[in-house]
Amino acid sequence: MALVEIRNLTRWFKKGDEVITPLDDIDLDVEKGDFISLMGPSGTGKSTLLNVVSGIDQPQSGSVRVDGVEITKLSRGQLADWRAANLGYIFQTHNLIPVLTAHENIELPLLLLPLSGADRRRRIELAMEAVGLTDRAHHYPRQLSGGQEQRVGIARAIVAHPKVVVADEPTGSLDAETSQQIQVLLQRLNQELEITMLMVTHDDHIAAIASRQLRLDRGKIIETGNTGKSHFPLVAGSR
Ligand SMILES: Nc1ncnc2c1ncn2[C@@H]1O[C@H](COP(=O)(O)OP(=O)(O)OP(=O)(O)O)[C@@H](O)[C@H]1O
Repeated sequence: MALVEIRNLTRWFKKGDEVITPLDDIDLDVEKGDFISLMGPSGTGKSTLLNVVSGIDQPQSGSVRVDGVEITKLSRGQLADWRAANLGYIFQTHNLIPVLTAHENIELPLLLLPLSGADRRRRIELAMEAVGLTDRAHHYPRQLSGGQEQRVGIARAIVAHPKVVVADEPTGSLDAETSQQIQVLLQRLNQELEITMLMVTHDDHIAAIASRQLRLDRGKIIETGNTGKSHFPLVAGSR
């Protein structure tokens, strides 16, 4: 059984008199440890797919099963609990809370889980180490560079040890060099920590680091590449 099993998924929206169907009877299996990139023209439904997989949005029909749990059947409250324990979300503009330090921002998802203070601290330290930011724990977002802020956003997404991490254009607002560093980080998290990732991007270069490349167009998913493992060369000293 795949970690994520999407079957006959359909999501449509009404726009005035018109009905648009960004996801039209889609099937997709995501295996544990996959790093998937999802590309496609603007407005085709990539974010919609991430939102449905995250349980933020509900499809009209079809099913999304994550590690055996049929999330489309969960109530709002059950979904909130499920999301806190199982799903990490990396945003394009990291969405950090300005009045909280890096450490406190990363802690947020853990406050929804039954963990002791000591367990929380341990997990935050591990996540900060994984993204290479241990020396910035007590800095506020305004004291961090764009790349460091995104690292905090990534640490927050992985801190609860989720089964799946979804990323919506994680390098979309970064310059080329910082974007490259974040690409290396995402690939390392996938390869070394076996974090399963589903990432939307408009950038061919970042799409190429994924182990599977998908394209969404006119409601359908097409697999355009599958190397079996992510293959971006890890650059020494780039962590
Ligand atoms: N809540 C909503 N209500 C109505 N229409 C919506 C809603 N959410 C998305 N849509 C429409 O569904 C289509 C797909 O949107 P979505 O944001 O998923 O596309 P996308 O591929 O992520 O686009 P982009 O690459 O520009 O971010 C668009 O036409 C959008 O306007």
